[in-house]
Amino acid sequence: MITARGLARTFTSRTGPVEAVRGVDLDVAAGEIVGFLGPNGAGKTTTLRMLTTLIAPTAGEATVAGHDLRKDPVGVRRNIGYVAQGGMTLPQAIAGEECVDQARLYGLSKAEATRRGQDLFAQLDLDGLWKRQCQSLSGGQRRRLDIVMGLVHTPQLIFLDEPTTGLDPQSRANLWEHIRALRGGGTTVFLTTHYLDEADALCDRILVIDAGQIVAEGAPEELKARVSGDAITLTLTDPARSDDAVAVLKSLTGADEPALEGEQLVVHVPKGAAVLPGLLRDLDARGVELAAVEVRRPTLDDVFLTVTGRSLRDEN
Ligand SMILES: Nc1ncnc2c1ncn2[C@@H]1O[C@H](COP(=O)(O)OP(=O)(O)OP(=O)(O)O)[C@@H](O)[C@H]1O
Repeated sequence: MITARGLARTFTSRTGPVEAVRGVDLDVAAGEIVGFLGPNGAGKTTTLRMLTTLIAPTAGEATVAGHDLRKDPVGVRRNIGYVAQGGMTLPQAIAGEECVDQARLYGLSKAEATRRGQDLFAQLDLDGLWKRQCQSLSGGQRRRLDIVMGLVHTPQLIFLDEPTTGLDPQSRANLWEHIRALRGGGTTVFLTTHYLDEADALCDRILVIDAGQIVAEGAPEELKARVSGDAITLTLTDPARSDDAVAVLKSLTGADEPALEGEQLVVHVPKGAAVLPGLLRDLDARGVELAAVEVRRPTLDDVFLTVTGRSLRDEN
């Protein structure tokens, strides 16, 4: 559905050239939900704007939805949907009318546009809101209306730029269900996100972009498997006993060097849950008392930290 090679974009600014995207290769298969994850300014939106023909690449080639980005931008536009970060509905406009107008831009008759719009309203849980002013809709409803607008012409591929930014957790989870349902209906989804949990929960595959280049790629589980093991965190009742605790942690099979992080000791082992019972027994035998213990599976944030040396959360 998408193939891109060496896609790059340099902007000229008063302070000199800005290399926003520096040679990105992408392959997205039909029916996938692919997430583009990266900190602020990493180049996500610029890549999306190139793939949707809104700006021209300075270098590179791409085929999107079967059409060449440079030679046939109109072909690309007819076959994709794009939901921008800020949405595209006017506050005073009537929801249903916005939808019909959008569909008519793609050549649907008024009757077809209304039928398609009403089907999509039903699909995205917007029943009863056809005649409402856009500004009176909740954040989640408005975002779903944006997605309806991106789908009116039945594209094979839809681009969603930060679809859940600004939504409360419940509306985010609800939107995830709708995005999954799009894939169920055969639409390929390419989305950008800052949220690790979103990429993890939603995407079949994730591309991590940093400073204009893809730094990691794979299924969420594959990416997490690249990070060395589970983290065990111990909080001691008496911090003076940390030397004893470190000695026990070092004896765990496959453990890395235990680190003191604030009041807590952290060690990484291949299988945290499996070593925990023995660890607790050994600490007890040495008389080391624990206030708390936690075993944590690696997250995509750990992946980001491993590949870039920085935390995605710090960036945000
Ligand atoms: N029109 C422009 N002129 C100059 N620089 C630009 C322009 N558009 C984007 N940039 C710069 O290019 C870099 C990448 O921006 P981009 O918007 O693609 O990042 P992003 O990953 O989408 O960030 P965010 O998550 O904040 O939306 C940034 O340094 C940005 O300031």
